[in-house]
Amino acid sequence: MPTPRPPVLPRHSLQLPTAPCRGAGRSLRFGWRPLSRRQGAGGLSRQRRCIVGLVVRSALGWVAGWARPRHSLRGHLRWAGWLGLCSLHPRPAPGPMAPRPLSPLVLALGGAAAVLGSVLFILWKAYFGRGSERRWDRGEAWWGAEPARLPEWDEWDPEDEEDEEPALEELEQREVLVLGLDGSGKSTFLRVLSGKPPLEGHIPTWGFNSVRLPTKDFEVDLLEIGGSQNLRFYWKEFVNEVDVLVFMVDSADRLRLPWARQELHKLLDKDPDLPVVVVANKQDLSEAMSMVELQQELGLQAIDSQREVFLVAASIAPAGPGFEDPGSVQIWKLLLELLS
Ligand SMILES: Nc1nc2c(ncn2[C@@H]2O[C@H](COP(=O)(O)OP(=O)(O)OP(=O)(O)O)[C@@H](O)[C@H]2O)c(=O)[nH]1
Ligand SMILES: [Mg+2]
Repeated sequence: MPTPRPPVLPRHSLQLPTAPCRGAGRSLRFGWRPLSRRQGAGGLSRQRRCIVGLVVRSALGWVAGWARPRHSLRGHLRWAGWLGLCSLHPRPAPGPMAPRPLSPLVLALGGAAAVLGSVLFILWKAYFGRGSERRWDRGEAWWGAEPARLPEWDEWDPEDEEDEEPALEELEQREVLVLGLDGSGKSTFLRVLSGKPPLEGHIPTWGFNSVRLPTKDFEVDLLEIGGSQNLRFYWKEFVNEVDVLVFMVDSADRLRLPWARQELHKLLDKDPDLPVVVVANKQDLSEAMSMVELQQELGLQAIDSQREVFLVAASIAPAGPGFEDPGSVQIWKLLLELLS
């Protein structure tokens, strides 16, 4: 009679461990009755008891992480890992049975339990940690949040506190808006007023440019907004916020004078009371228009007589010599008069 051959297991099927693992002999209690009794006479299989033991111990390890005064994610993982591994540690089987290697499923489940616990911990922290007082020691930072740093003893100098200067009396502010087509000389005007030499060539202002000049009684803020077409849209937004408008014109730019006139009148319509100083710049150039011509071309005579309007000839940055007073001093004096 032929001896019966043991059944051939498929390659990926799991083989139940024959060696009891730690805790397998005891019944696990959940609540009020032992699992072994719930499962009938046979109770849980050994492998399942291993897995349940692993999960339960990992969870207990996780909870044990809270016992530390400064519990952190790493501490939780360490405790969960250690206690979980205790479940996996193979025990020598009593009698002739040899210890068997751990099933990959058990290892995979153990890892999954640790990862799941970590994810839950992270979510918990993200949800409850926001806005509320942290439960852990404030000295331990959470994911790169810088802990508050107190000065070292040797960094502290009591004289530092006495050296603080008393706040200067605040001067009143006056606002001057400097507008005009691109290339008319606005930035050059601001540079000359602040004592800097004019730049070589035209460097367009892509946005704003400002200087603050102190006087005896107040401080004057001069704000230039670039004159390129896309920035002219913003000019009107500032007209009502200032004390004086300086409108710079390139006296030699005949072709674009109608554009300058149009923009100037749009601004005048926006604020009927604003004092205006029109600067006819670049008078040093041979093709520069005369003051009479500019007054007509810019339509200045048609402006409401109630408003203060000034037309001043200037050569803020003359190309050649022969301009001792390029006009910037005269404009500044006029501004101070209007602002006083
Ligand atoms: N000949 C001459 N050139 C001047 C005078 N004033 C300014 N310029 C030149 O005009 C050019 C343009 O000057 P900017 O001050 O940059 O012009 P802007 O009005 O600020 O121009 P945006 O910032 O583009 O609106 C520069 O090359 C200046 O050197 C002047 O009185 N005479
Ligand atoms: Mg400019």
